[in-house]
Amino acid sequence: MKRTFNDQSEIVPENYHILIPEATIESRLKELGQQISRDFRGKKPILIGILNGSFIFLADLIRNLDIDVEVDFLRISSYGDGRESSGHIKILKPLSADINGRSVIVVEDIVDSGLSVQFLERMLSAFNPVELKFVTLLNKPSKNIVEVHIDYIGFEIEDKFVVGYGLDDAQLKRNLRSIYFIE
Ligand SMILES: O=P(O)(O)OC[C@H]1O[C@H](OP(=O)(O)OP(=O)(O)O)[C@H](O)[C@@H]1O
Ligand SMILES: Nc1nc2[nH]cnc2c(=O)[nH]1
Repeated sequence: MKRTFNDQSEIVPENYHILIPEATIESRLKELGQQISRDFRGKKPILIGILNGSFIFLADLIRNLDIDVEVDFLRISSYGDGRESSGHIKILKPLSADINGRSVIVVEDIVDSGLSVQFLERMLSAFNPVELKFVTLLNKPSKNIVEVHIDYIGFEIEDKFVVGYGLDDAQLKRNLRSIYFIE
């Protein structure tokens, strides 16, 4: 275990390396919050957090919005405990809200192959939202194997497996405050 150099100085395994410190995430979220507030003012959008990975990002993002929003969650899984998408996406918890005629913002923690976003786009469009936008904290453009359009991106990152701030290492480490890559 080693102690990293960031504001909170958290203890992480030796093979974890800092990629995005907590303070950088915080200031990017302020910018995203302003942009989304401006684009959705008066529309009362429903933000749909994709579990599990997005729960911390969603919680921090909505506190950077100064507009009325609803929140719902959908749980899908394609990775299990591994580091490559299985390509088989399962719905583990369906949507509760009725999104027919609503402005919808899907909140992802990371876009990797793009298969999850492609699946969500097709699945949610069938419920006839008036608009369907996607926000992701992280995107790995070099790993995208399908073409996806993401409306708001926090950070573009290289092809590295990342953990922390909601993202897991075999279901653990989601509680780290910064984002690390594993080597
Ligand atoms: O672009 P893709 O290759 O589809 O990968 C992105 C998806 O992978 C992760 O979910 P995961 O299945 O690991 O579940 P989790 O959110 O519970 O960790 C992440 O939260 C995205 O939903
Ligand atoms: N934790 C984690 N989950 C992912 N799902 C797709 N890519 C990643 C990644 O880099 N880290």
